[in-house]
Amino acid sequence: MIPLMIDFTGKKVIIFGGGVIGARKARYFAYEADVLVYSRSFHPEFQEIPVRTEVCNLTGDLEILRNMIHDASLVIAATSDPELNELIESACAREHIWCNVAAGKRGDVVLPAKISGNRYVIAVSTSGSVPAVSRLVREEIEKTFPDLDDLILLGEWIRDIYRGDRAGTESYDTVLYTVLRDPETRKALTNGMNAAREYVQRRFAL
Ligand SMILES: C[C@@]1(CC(=O)O)C2=NC(=C\c3[nH]c(c(CCC(=O)O)c3CC(=O)O)Cc3[nH]c(c(CC(=O)O)c3CCC(=O)O)/C=C3\N/C(=C\2)[C@@H](CCC(=O)O)[C@]3(C)CC(=O)O)/[C@H]1CCC(=O)O
Ligand SMILES: NC(=O)c1ccc[n+]([C@@H]2O[C@H](COP(=O)([O-])OP(=O)(O)OC[C@H]3O[C@@H](n4cnc5c(N)ncnc54)[C@H](O)[C@@H]3O)[C@@H](O)[C@H]2O)c1
Repeated sequence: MIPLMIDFTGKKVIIFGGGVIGARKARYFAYEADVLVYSRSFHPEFQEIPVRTEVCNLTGDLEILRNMIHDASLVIAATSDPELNELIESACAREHIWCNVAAGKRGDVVLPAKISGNRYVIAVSTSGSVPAVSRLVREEIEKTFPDLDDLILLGEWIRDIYRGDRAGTESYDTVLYTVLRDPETRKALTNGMNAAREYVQRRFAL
């Protein structure tokens, strides 16, 4: 499997199944994509998730399914019926639409454990094998990098200095990589961005 970061703005995601899993998947996409959920019942959590919901009883008719999904960029089969999920997956294959299957034969998309900030997104997957391991790795990354947004901001600041005419004696690459790997930078960041900038300026005479 190959990871991709996709901009879902303006793209349609169709979810079949309104249970706990359907709700988790709906929340994953709700704040970027246009999400529509079909199900005969909906978990109470859906009241707090900004997605469209439509009550329907899916019969497993392939032609009806193909009509329902034709304008979607991604489909998620999250009903409690593995056979129905597999039919949804077949309809997607015929329409050339990416499909994630919550239970049943694996589709061609897996949702990763995700960490994101204003300036980054990190995704972890075991290619569907042991999601609990993905969660463990996510939690470890969160502990190791509580300051990623600030580190990125600091990197942007160093780049801007080198784009202007106020550069120190060391090269841009040397300064950037030394600063990012320096534990003192991270310590200074705990006292705020200004403290970190002062530390970098002092160390590299910028
Ligand atoms: C990452 C995360 C994202 C999300 O969904 O939000 C996610 N599962 C998470 C947690 C989690 N899920 C489960 C447990 C209980 C422990 C366990 O059983 O392992 C835990 C751990 C926990 O909750 O602590 C149960 C489980 N999950 C799947 C199955 C079916 C199977 O394995 O066949 C079963 C067994 C059901 C059963 O038989 O009862 C399947 C999938 N779960 C995936 C994603 C995809 C593969 C991801 C990968 O490649 O690693 C995939 C294939 C579906 C997909 O593509 O969406 C999210 C972590 C969020 C976080 O960061 O905390
Ligand atoms: N992918 C994962 O991360 C993961 C984790 C745990 C479990 N699962 C599996 O995912 C599946 C869904 O789990 P859940 O907890 O959300 O189940 P659930 O029973 O809470 O929800 C299933 C939903 O599908 C709907 N549904 C079922 N058949 C339908 C039909 N014919 N027409 C319309 N709607 C229909 C139900 O109304 C319900 O809203 C289960 O098979 C479960 O084992 C997946």
